[in-house]
Amino acid sequence: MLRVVLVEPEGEYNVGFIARLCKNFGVDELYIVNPKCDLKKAVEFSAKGSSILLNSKVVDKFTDAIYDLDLKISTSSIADSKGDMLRKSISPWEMINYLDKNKIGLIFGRESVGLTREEIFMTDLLVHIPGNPDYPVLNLSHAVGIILYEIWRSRLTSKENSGIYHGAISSDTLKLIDKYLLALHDLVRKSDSDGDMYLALKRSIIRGLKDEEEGRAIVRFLRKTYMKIIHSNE
Ligand SMILES: C[S@@+](CC[C@H](N)C(=O)[O-])C[C@H]1O[C@@H](n2cnc3c(N)ncnc32)[C@H](O)[C@@H]1O
Repeated sequence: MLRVVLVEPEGEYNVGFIARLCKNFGVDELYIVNPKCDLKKAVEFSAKGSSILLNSKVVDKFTDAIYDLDLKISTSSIADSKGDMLRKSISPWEMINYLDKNKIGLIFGRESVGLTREEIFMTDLLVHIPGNPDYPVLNLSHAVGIILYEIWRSRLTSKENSGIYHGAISSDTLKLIDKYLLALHDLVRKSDSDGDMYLALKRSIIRGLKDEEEGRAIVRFLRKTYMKIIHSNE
């Protein structure tokens, strides 16, 4: 299941074009967080994507659009700034290696200011479409189009031929990994105020997991480590 999440979109034309793209590339769900434009007017720009727009889910809060996802992918034109863990990104063609989860969300930011750091922190991976370093900022709907095309293209070729093969990993396992990483991070938070260690570890695990068996072994390891620390502090 593929969901596109638009966070506080400002332009009717962009929302309409994106609904059309969702139809072009077989997106299952469109979620819109606190829209800043008129969605009825956006229908004018959506062509055959109008049904997707009319069935889109409008929510007030960012968390309402992402809480049930197994993999949350944020996007930004600002990436890989030196010393900024949050902004370490992967390319759209690297992203396709991690799409073996059940519920995947692609999250796009406001035309004016993109996604906040807090919003990116709540996601699992950050994707950046490389462009002219002097001006890599794409129009929102163009960025959506490039990422959806990359996913569509990867689905046309068999998984075995498209790079690393990752066996399916259950959403329960991914959620447990995140739960214990967050719990461990809470124990050391003072020395890691930006959450760099949590982000680096979470993203490395998600990028590297081969299959469910590996995922469960990591859950066991994180849980045992967490329990041991908790009991040793009693
Ligand atoms: C006009 S941009 C906002 C610019 C903002 N400075 C930012 O954080 O990217 C609107 C949205 O389009 C997407 N976008 C634009 N250029 C992108 C790029 N080069 N790579 C990935 N996403 C991009 C992102 O979702 C971004 O939040």
